Amino acid sequence: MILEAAMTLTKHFLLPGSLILLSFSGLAGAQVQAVDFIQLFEKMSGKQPGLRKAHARGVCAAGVFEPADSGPFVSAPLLSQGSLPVSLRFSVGGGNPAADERAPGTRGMGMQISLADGSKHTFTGNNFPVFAGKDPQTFFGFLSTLLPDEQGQRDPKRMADYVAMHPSVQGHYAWLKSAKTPASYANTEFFGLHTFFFQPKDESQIKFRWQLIPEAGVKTLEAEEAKAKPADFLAAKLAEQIATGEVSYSLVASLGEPTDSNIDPSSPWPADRPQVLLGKVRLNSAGGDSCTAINFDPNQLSRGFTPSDDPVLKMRSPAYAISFGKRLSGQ
Ligand code: HEM
Repeated sequence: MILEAAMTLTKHFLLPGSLILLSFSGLAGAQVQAVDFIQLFEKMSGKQPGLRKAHARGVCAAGVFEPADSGPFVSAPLLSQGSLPVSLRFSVGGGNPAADERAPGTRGMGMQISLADGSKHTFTGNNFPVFAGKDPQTFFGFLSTLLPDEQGQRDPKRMADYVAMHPSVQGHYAWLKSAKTPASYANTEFFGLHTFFFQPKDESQIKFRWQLIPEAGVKTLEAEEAKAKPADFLAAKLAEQIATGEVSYSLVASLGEPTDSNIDPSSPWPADRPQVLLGKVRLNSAGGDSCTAINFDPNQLSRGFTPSDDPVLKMRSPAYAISFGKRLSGQ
């Protein structure tokens, strides 16, 4: 099946007479494209007309961003216009709209802050601190190991073998093996993973990676506790926490050194990098469909901010655009 997927995908790139060596990544020698990811997601989870091709299960939320009033980012329009409205979507990784929320694994958060001039700043992160691969190719190969074989069987050894051969997936794989079920979106930490830049007025550029840290602390469930929950407990839990108490997060930037990678989201920065508070995010509602027509493209940034040349970050815009177009047109 993987070979078949690889053959299908290489058809896009194979010129007559050229030699392309297939490897376990399925695409060695050819650059993986955004459309290949969409096809892979649809292969993994089936076509899900009208839904996100990744992170299909999720819940909308809304709130307010209260910027911090000091620090090196303070001249940014994002931080100098007072409280701003925020639209969010929390999600479970993967393209299955009925994903079991009792299972450990990826949880996501898309957050779009609307500035007074109509511009938007989008933060879209996951609950793991290190990405599965240094570039789109490596990530694609990793995901491909999850496809069933010709007999419809999934073989966990395939993933383990791939990981052994691809060091840049090893940090993520270690996280995956030890991850527990998140107790609530209000108790989950989200990591931006990519490097971004901010240019303050008359000063040198700041290089940073962001994190959204829950004020109520990170909480996970033991397997027995998770088993006792309904398969779709996360939306109700979030709404309950918003109704009965405050749900808020700190949006924090870690400041990078020149030696910290600009382009590799699988390469974590040292834990002791200084952290600066950008602001607090307070939620005031959850549920409904206010986030359905939002594309949480992480490259949509407000004035003063720029994305890095991280090839994974670059791949996200076209992939999200294809998924967005498809789902809004009922495909
Ligand atoms: C090559 C790498 C990646 C590809 C191809 C990819 C692809 C996608 C696609 C197609 C969607 C659905 C978009 C939509 O329909 O609006 C999506 C959603 C999402 N992705 Fe990624 N992604 C990648 C990397 C990442 C990374 C590094 C993160 C975390 C830092 C991430 C976090 C999310 C989240 C949280 C959502 C859900 C957003 C929402 O609720 O609308 N993705 N991704």
